[in-house]
Amino acid sequence: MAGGDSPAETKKGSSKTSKNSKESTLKQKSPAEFFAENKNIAGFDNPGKSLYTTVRELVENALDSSESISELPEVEVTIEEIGKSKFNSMIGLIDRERVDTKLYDDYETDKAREKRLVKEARASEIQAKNLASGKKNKEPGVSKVLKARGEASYYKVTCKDNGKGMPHDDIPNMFGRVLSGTKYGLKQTRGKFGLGAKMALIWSKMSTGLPIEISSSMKSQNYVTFCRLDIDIHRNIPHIHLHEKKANKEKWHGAEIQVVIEGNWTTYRSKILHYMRQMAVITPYAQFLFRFISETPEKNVTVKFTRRTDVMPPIPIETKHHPSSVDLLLIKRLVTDTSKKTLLQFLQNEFVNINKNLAARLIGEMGPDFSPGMAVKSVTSQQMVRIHQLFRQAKFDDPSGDCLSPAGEYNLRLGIIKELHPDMVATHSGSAQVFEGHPFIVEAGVSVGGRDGINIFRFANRIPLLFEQGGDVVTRTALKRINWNSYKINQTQDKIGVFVSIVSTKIPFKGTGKEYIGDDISEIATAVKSAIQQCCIQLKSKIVKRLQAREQQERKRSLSRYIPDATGAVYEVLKQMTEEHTKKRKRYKEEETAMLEKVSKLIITKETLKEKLAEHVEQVDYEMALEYATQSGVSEEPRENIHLQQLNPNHSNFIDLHSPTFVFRLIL
Ligand SMILES: Nc1ncnc2c1ncn2[C@@H]1O[C@H](COP(=O)(O)OP(=O)(O)OP(=O)(O)O)[C@@H](O)[C@H]1O
Repeated sequence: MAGGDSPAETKKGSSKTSKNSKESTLKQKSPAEFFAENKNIAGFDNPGKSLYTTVRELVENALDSSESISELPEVEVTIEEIGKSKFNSMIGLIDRERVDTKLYDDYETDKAREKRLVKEARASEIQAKNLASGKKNKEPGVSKVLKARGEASYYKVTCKDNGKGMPHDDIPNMFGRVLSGTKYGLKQTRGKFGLGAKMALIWSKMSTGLPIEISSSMKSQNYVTFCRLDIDIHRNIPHIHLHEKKANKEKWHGAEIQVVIEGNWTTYRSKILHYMRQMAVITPYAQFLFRFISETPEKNVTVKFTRRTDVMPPIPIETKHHPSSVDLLLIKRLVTDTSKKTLLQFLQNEFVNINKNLAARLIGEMGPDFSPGMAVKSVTSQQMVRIHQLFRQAKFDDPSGDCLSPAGEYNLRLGIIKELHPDMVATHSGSAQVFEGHPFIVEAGVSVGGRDGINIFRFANRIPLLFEQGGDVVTRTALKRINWNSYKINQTQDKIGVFVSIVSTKIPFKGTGKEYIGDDISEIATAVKSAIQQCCIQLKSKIVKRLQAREQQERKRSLSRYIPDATGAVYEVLKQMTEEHTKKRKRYKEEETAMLEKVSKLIITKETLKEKLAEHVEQVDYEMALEYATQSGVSEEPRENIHLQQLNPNHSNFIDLHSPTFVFRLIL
């Protein structure tokens, strides 16, 4: 409560207490205000990071939306740099030249300017010399005039998708009310908090003062909604500038969101591009077009991540709560919201893994105050505590992972090959596990060869995680808990790629920024370790086979290397023996004599010996290779991954047969 007439102030009269009471005046904050003041917890730490987070929030919404209607996603992201003059004209501010130049932070005294110019001249002289003598220059000759403090860079971020679109009337609340969304249910989605898009708007309001613009149309709607709005931070309600319907001549469905924010492309360029690439890796069935439009056209960037497969993972299914995961508040809410009449029906229908029989047994166990037929709405708060206590102690089957939508080994393998071009790759999809009543699935891929060092790629509900690598369960497991040596992989010398994708109805992110999963949940840590190990086991057998093949090649090579020396030595001995034989100094056995005569008649020469020895090495090698091939089964032919576009995309009647390495579509 604000104002001077709070009870605390009126009761106590002394100036000291009145000061204290003023300090402790009760105030309320709206969620929008809270997140505006603590924007770092949602990933809006600074302009650069805010640009990155804005892009990812919009892209993730776009993918959630397309997938929700089983549409192969097509997402276009454009970041357009807006210079100060353009920005000023956008907001109707007239450009103004500096008058009192000394007032500015980047003001340079004449002396400082002179010093800088001398330094720059010297640097370019050195560069010219280096160039003439063929030496490499350290840095291109950019003069280091720093951007003045407070000089902002502005960007217009646009994200267009071919998704579900949004109902006309819901759009203002979806974008103008913090903590409102359609993804609060128990379902695997990229979005969860009902915050991301609003944070982009709050940031735009804080940095440019400009509203957000939304165009949207739902399937078979004959109009496109256009909405321009900002947010009333103090009341946490949308402030609508324009909300209208336009003709939908092109029968478009999807959404296009546009926001103008302060950002920093230079520092976050690589993070944004990495994010897009990794998103393309884990979502190979989507098509992404990313564009950066600079004020200087040479700096423009266009990257198209083409679709690699038409096969989408199954849509995640909304599920019910597992009895072991509910708290007292949730039980109260479920009791209030349920349409079921009796306690028995309530238990049986509002939770997973409680059938009629178990519901009856549970009610029996609750005590004489409870009965199967009692009205669920009559359950008292005290009785809810009893239900909660029993839920925590009773044994229930684990929730199944059927409601989840893992990326699939096929996609993971595709992603790894695309990203790292490794020599070998192994993938593993774990079975569903449970953490606090929520099912989760860990999938992993490990590759050897390709890009340098150990590269770790993390995904949660199919979102790439790029920050806070150090504390993440995947990084820590890969670096500390896998004994790579035991799988014949050298952690320091080999090029290792580790991909781990975790999906769940609830990803236990640290913070709201969706940046990493802590290392403190033993169920997840164990599942991650086991998935990586399973890949390593597969790799080990491949590596061992490859080592054997290499050893064999090595043996052939070293045997061949000694052929000239060996034949030289043998021939020398034979020559001496022949001399002794002709001079009759020594007697030889019959077969030896026959051979020595061949030497003297030049039937056996150094050359023929060499040929025979080479033939022998070849023969031994061939026999060993044959033996190896029979032992190891079919020989490994070099393979190439290709994506075959379907001939007629209009076939709606088909069955997809999945294998970890390919998908076969049977058109009916
Ligand atoms: N491109 C889009 N297409 C369809 N609906 C969208 C789109 N973008 C946002 N929405 C709707 O607006 C709601 C709010 O989006 P917002 O990004 O604020 O939160 P969220 O995605 O639910 O959760 P999170 O904060 O975890 O990202 C979404 O739940 C969704 O219903």
